[in-house]
Amino acid sequence: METLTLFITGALVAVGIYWFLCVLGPAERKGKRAVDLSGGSISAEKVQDNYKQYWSFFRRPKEIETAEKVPDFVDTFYNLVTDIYEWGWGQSFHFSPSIPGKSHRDATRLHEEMAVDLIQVKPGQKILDVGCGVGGPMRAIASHSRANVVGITINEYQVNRARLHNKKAGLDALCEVVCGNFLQMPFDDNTFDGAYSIEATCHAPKLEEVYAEIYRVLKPGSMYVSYEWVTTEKFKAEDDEHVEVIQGIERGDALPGLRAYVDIAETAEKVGFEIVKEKDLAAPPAQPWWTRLKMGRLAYWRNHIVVQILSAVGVAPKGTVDVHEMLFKTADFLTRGGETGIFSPMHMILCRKPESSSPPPPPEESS
Ligand SMILES: C=C(CC[C@@H](C)[C@H]1CC[C@H]2C3=CC[C@H]4[C@H](C)[C@@H](O)CC[C@]4(C)[C@H]3CC[C@]12C)C(C)C
Ligand SMILES: C[S@@+](CC[C@H](N)C(=O)[O-])C[C@H]1O[C@@H](n2cnc3c(N)ncnc32)[C@H](O)[C@@H]1O
Repeated sequence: METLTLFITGALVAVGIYWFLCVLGPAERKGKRAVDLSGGSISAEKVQDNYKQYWSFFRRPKEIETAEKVPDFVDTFYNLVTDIYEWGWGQSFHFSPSIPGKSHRDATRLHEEMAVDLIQVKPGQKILDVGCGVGGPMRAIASHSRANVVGITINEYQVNRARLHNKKAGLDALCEVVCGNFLQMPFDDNTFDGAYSIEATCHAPKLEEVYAEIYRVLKPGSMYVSYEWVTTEKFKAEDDEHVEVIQGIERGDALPGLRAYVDIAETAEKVGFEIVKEKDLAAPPAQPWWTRLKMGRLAYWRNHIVVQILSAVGVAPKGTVDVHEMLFKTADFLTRGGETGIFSPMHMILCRKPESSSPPPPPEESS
């Protein structure tokens, strides 16, 4: 009898541990499991060191002197966070306004479909996803528009994840993924019938450089839409709390300094675009985009325990705990940014490359 009790208890504990580690948590059904958390392309024993280097590089984001090193550190950042993002958020690495009565998944998809509707592309045309992550938006956009989507990301681990997801979704004929720097893209001039970027160009040290590259690869007459991370008109540089929140967002999200909302259209015009529309999609009557972050707090604690256990038993790389802690704190800064209204992750700008376009002026030394 005692042996039977012991056996049943053991079996229940094993099932409980399996459920805690493998079933609970993935943001998407059949999503990333906790036991598969890795450091992306970084080998397990180097994750902690890479995290320390990253954290020290982004100590004072606005004052980064070696801007040319930013893409490498952004690449490191995505090696460190990609699995955690997929596990705890899903395959779309961005925010969207909440929609009453709709799931996060549906709200995310609608926000993505709006981008491709805005650039008015036709089935079969070729469009560019600038900073495509693991391709959540790309797949939604390809299914919705039947356009051919080419995504570019600096992170090779994301390229492999995106290609795998595209194949699994049966969308690999419509979706292609390229590893490269969006500041120097491996595409000819006038290649694409449209382009979009979702919460990605904020990683560029100079917005002018990435906008000029997008302008170059677009065909004349075609459109580009971007959802930009910005500080809003409510941000006051002399308010210490505002500065603390914005610096927290920058450091925990690999941003070489957030831009003010007024800089976006000005930069797009400077590289030659005509501005068709500009709107902060986070502004009322839109519902808060940060409620999903707030609601997740209990899950973050549970995730933190899972990460600590997996790291202690050697399943997850050692530095995963530090990375998870950084994200935990970043979620709080983002929520405060949303609640105070000083920050928006979805300042939308819709632009057109003129039909008869003279080449844009060469980028200036500073921007
Ligand atoms: C556009 C960018 C990324 C935006 C968001 C997708 C991510 C920003 C902060 C991330 C997260 C914070 C807390 C994590 C939590 C502690 C963990 O348990 C599960 C994952 C998180 C929820 C994670 C998910 C992605 C974010 C919301 C930037 C980088 C330009
Ligand atoms: C927050 S993620 C958003 C991904 C995707 N747009 C989405 O919404 O799921 C930012 C993306 O920009 C990419 N990125 C950042 N800097 C880049 C650069 N210099 N060149 C190419 N991609 C870059 C990252 O690798 C990542 O894929």
